[in-house]
Amino acid sequence: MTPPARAAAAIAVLDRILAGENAEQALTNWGRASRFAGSGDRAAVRDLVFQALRCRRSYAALGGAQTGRGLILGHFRAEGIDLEAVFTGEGHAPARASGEEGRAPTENEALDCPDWLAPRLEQSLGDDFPAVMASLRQRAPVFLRVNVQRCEVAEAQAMLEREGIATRRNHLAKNALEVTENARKIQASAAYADGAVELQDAASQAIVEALPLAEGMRVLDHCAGGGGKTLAMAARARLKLWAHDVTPGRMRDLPARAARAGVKVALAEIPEKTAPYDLVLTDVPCSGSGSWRRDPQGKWALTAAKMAELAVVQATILARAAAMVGPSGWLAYATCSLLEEENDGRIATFLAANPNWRQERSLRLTPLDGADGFFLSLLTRI
Ligand SMILES: C[S@@+](CC[C@H](N)C(=O)[O-])C[C@H]1O[C@@H](n2cnc3c(N)ncnc32)[C@H](O)[C@@H]1O
Repeated sequence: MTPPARAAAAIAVLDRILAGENAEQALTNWGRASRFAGSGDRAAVRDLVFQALRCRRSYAALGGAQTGRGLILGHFRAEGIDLEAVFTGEGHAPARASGEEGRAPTENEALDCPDWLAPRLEQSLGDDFPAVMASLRQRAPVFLRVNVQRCEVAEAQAMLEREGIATRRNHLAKNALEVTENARKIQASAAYADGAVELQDAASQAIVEALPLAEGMRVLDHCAGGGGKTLAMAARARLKLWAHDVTPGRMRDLPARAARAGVKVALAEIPEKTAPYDLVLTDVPCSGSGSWRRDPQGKWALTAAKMAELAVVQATILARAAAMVGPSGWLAYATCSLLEEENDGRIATFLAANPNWRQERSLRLTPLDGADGFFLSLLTRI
């Protein structure tokens, strides 16, 4: 496909997303209907679509409309790319652009921040607000976690290098690698198939590294989802490990992933049955604001009503999890949120209602630390 044809494809996919379709689904549907598109074309269209979603507000202003065409026009304007070369109106190319489409973005538009969220994010991030918002407009790095129960970090790097995948170590977690070349080859690589590496954000790894885990501990991952943190915990020490999720279907692949990593995880439908635990991790549902680079649709879909619902879910999970922690055990609360109300604020509310608990330590990471935004609070009984 030519660059103009790729731009036209991205415009069509974005129009479907703006009409309500999920981004991954819209890209899959386009891919199925476009057998002529090679892997390079698919990757290029995907990159254009995701970049346009990350910068939806500013690109819509620059491109003059909240449409696929407006976003792609805005993208090329923001990048200083010659519009005449892409918007040619010839063949499969988008129609020619007039100089009248578009204007300079306002302050919140330029930061790609929804107006209603700006004060909450500003209050949470302080002076870092503009820099964090700017970082969320960029593509996220790809990170791997080396499963050190399978091989050393250097060995994993060598295995990946043999398949053309270049990596470098990352300061946030000791087994984290940032992929610097050929990230798209990872899932087909031998290192991945053998369970030597897992795809996992470095901040997510840092959260698990900060957990006070020790050999033989009974541990519950109460919001396990796909099991990213379950497996990272299993790699840290020989644990008796249970995984639970209110939607068990999300843990569908966990047994196979655990087998590939060479660890044991029991799925717990009713985790109270195997309580008490020495540590319960609650990686709760949240705004996802720390990972908006990877899920840019989430930034625009979030509403104040959704935040209020999440607050109830987070408080309910904390209360249920606390009841399953043994007398000298740990309650670990984590979010991938940048918002104070879901982080320190949620813990302050919990502690006010539960004076027999105290926070031992907490960890707060933002994309300025190099990976996703994350929060961890470690609580014990007094
Ligand atoms: C942030 S995700 C977890 C991600 C996962 N820990 C990982 O590292 O891949 C939050 C998970 O909480 C689950 N969840 C939502 N409400 C819950 C509840 N009341 N009890 C347990 N899990 C819940 C969701 O289904 C979702 O899988």
